[in-house]
Amino acid sequence: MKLKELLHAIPVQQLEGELDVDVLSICFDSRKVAQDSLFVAVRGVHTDGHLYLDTAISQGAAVVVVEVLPETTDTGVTYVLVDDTSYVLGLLATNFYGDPSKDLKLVGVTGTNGKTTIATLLFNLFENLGYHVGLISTVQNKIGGRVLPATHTTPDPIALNSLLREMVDDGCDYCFMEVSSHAVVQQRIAGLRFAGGIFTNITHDHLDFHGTFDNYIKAKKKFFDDLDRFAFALTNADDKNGAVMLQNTFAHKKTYGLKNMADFKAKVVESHFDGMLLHVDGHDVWVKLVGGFNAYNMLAVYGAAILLEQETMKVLTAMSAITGADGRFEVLRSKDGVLGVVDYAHTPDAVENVLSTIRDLRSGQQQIITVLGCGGDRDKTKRPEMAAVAVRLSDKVIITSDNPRTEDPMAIIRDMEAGVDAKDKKNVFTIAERREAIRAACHLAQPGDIVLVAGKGHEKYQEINGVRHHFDDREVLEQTFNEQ
Ligand SMILES: CC(=O)N[C@H]1[C@@H](OP(=O)(O)OP(=O)(O)OC[C@H]2O[C@@H](n3ccc(=O)[nH]c3=O)[C@H](O)[C@@H]2O)O[C@H](CO)[C@@H](O)[C@@H]1O[C@H](C)C(=O)N[C@@H](C)C(=O)N[C@H](CCC(=O)O)C(=O)O
Ligand SMILES: Nc1ncnc2c1ncn2[C@@H]1O[C@H](COP(=O)(O)OP(=O)(O)OP(=O)(O)O)[C@@H](O)[C@H]1O
Ligand SMILES: N[C@H](CCC[C@H](N)C(=O)O)C(=O)O
Ligand SMILES: [Mg+2]
Repeated sequence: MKLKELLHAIPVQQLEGELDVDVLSICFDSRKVAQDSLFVAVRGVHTDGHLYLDTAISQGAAVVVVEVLPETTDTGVTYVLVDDTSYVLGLLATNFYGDPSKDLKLVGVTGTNGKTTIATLLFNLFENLGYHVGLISTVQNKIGGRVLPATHTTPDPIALNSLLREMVDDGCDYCFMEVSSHAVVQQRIAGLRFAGGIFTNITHDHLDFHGTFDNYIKAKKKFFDDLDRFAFALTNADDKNGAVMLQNTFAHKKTYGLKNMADFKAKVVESHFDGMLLHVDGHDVWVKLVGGFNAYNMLAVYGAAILLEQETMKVLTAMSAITGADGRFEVLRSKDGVLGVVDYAHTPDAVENVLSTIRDLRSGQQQIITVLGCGGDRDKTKRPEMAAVAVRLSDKVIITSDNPRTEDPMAIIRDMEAGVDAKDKKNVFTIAERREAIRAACHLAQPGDIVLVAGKGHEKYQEINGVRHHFDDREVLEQTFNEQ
């Protein structure tokens, strides 16, 4: 592609060098630069892409996009000076891939919890309605039936636009994607055209990255601020910050809720371990998901489908048929009647929701035994809170490791233990080895008891010091149940 075409609608401050240049690829990592690449220097958390200009040029970059021009420039290279390279990277990626988001209906889901669930349910619902659909999520990306591995909740702008291009070329009518707060702040979605945005909720997470809760709110809100007047913005009327999200949006505002007044209303009529009966907009509908929080997710899905002009009865029928994402409230049963639940709860709010759901569903005084760890290199302040809520709502808790990443597992465990009151310590055990922790929970359980294994859900690995070792909570639980 010619550089001139690539720079269409890009706010360029200054250009030094040739404009009539062919660009064969774009990248923001000097290690991936090839002959005739365009390299965008981005400032990151650990380092600054501007430090790698020489490497990029020596590897063949024909164009470099920068926020600061170097003191000496190379004559064979074109320098493009811009204000914000992260933002411009998003625009360049949409131009390079032919602006794919304008050729399908793209709906983004943001919020602390529920993004994967809602995006996956919408993907399944629209496939059920007969459309060709794309999905971009934490668990996996999909183009119809084709599964592509996911590395992030929201990919970088190049991966994202390349994926959207493939979806358009494959004939997708819709794409449902997760929009993480990291993605908003890092401008991974700059330049995309959304047909709609959905807000789930906002509670404690990622304060390591955003610094304050206020900044975290602002990051989520920016997604809605940037929607255009043709899009819809669907928010949770029962969330304290639901209205704030839509304060400055140009989009068409709509709400959903179980408690407060809303455009889309629902009520949970009956709850069981294998599903619940919902009353949605005047109709009864049986869904295969469990828990009040999933009633919100289902209602958001219903609202979005109606805003995307689908027929009510067809939507309700499809809602009964679909399942959610892997590793979310997955129920397993042992031969002697112990119930295992694997769930991706990795925030205090999610742990509280899952445990409250289990407490509401148990028929008698069965014990609830929770196995829980917290991720390393992530928000440290959520650790004691997650432990405290697990202890408050369980009969016994086994504190263990999640993905320690580069941290010492015992240091993470100590942060969690700080949230446990002295009076509760007798019901709290520490077993750092996750496999052993799950096995111990199963051995402590009597027939009828419930073992909740929280935090890793669908993940098939445990990340320790940069290495991902095979680990699957469901597999370990199943193996242990089979041995008993
Ligand atoms: C904290 C965070 O979001 N980090 C992301 C960020 O990396 P970074 O800021 O550390 O980048 P950096 O290492 O400082 O490098 C700065 C720049 O220099 C460039 N560079 C660097 C070295 C070199 O030799 N040459 C070079 O050009 C890099 O390519 C980069 O452009 O930019 C990278 C490229 O896009 C991401 O892969 C990386 O995600 C890391 C792996 C990550 O773990 N991110 C998590 C926290 C994340 O994004 N999570 C969210 C939400 C999770 C959820 O709740 O669902 C997600 O959307 O997945
Ligand atoms: N609407 C909701 N409100 C509160 N908690 C929820 C909701 N939906 C799901 N959860 C809980 O949060 C966990 C994660 O759900 P899900 O994967 O859908 O969220 P996510 O927003 O995609 O998370 P991530 O930020 O990791 O991508 C679930 O396993 C469940 O425990
Ligand atoms: N997307 C979330 C997932 C957390 C999952 C948990 N297992 C952990 O590793 O902390 C994050 O990167 O913060
Ligand atoms: Mg997710």
